[in-house]
Amino acid sequence: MAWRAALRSKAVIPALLSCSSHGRLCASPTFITQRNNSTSPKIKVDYDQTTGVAVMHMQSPPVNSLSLDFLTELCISLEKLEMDKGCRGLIITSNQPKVFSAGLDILEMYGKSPEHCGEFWKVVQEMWLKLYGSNMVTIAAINGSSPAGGCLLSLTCDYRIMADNPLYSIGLNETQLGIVAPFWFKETMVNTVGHRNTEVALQLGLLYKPAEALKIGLVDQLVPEDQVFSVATQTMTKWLTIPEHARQITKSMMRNPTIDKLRTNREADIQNFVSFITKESIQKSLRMYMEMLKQRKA
Ligand SMILES: CCCCCCCCC/C=C/C(=O)SCCNC(=O)CCNC(=O)[C@H](O)C(C)(C)COP(=O)(O)OP(=O)(O)OC[C@H]1O[C@@H](n2cnc3c(N)ncnc32)[C@H](O)[C@@H]1OP(=O)(O)O
Repeated sequence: MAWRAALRSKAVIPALLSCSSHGRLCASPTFITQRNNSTSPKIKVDYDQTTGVAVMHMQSPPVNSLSLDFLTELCISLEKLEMDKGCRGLIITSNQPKVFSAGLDILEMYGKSPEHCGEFWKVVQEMWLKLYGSNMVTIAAINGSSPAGGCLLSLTCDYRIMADNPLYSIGLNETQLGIVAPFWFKETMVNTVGHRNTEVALQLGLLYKPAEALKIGLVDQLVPEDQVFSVATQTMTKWLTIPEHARQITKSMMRNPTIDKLRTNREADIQNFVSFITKESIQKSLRMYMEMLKQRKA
């Protein structure tokens, strides 16, 4: 709860950012493990000051679903890293077996009040705005399945490396839940794989096996599972050789038109989400989907 309050209150963020757990403020060690607090270790950030590369490990069992608390923690971690001029690269990966992220936490959207849904959506937007617009080089080390919001999370990164394991899948499967990927999910996908691939993928709610995902450009590289992280690190080293300012301006030029659309329509987008998700028919679809997940398990 404290994290939610912290994120809502802009006045609190600078105070959090100056806390001594942040790598930049620690004088001697070059390798720092940053936890946001002892009660909510959903994200662990290892920041190596010598390389300027941070690794964000998602560690929220069982499937790294993107809950309000998880996303709030993620946003605060990102804010801290972004403020640190020495931190130039970020690798995002999962500590959970077989899953990168199961996407938005369905329980945050089912049976909840409009106020809760609005609060949740605001932090989903915030995560996307921060990551898609990040000045850092961002690499997704996708070491498991990554449906819906998990796919979006990886799409916000500059480069995606996925484990070559046919048991895993990735994609924006929202329509399979009876819900609709909002325009900024859609545009992030279009910006990555093009209009036609997105049109088919989103209407059918396709989840792609790694080889198919590589074929349409949804991921950039497949590697054996045990090499995902080492290849991500090597790739980061290459990206960091490019002159910083030129790369950042280029990134902004590519992404700002999409970012600006959400920035200027944030409130309307929240209202749109709340009125959509609280509809009885949509709630019914979510319930049926959750039941399906449980039956599949049984
Ligand atoms: C107009 C426009 C307006 C706006 C319109 C609205 C826009 C909304 C956009 C929505 C974006 C989303 O991301 S919606 C979320 C979409 N996500 C998904 O479809 C993923 C569903 N999950 C899976 O496929 C699988 O769980 C998978 C991730 C592959 C892992 O499989 P496993 O076999 O390892 O694990 P499971 O046994 O299935 O799951 C373990 C437990 O986690 C739960 N679980 C799994 N995914 C979960 C999730 N996303 N949220 C909550 N709980 C989840 C399961 O129910 C189980 O609970 P127990 O049985 O209790 O243990």
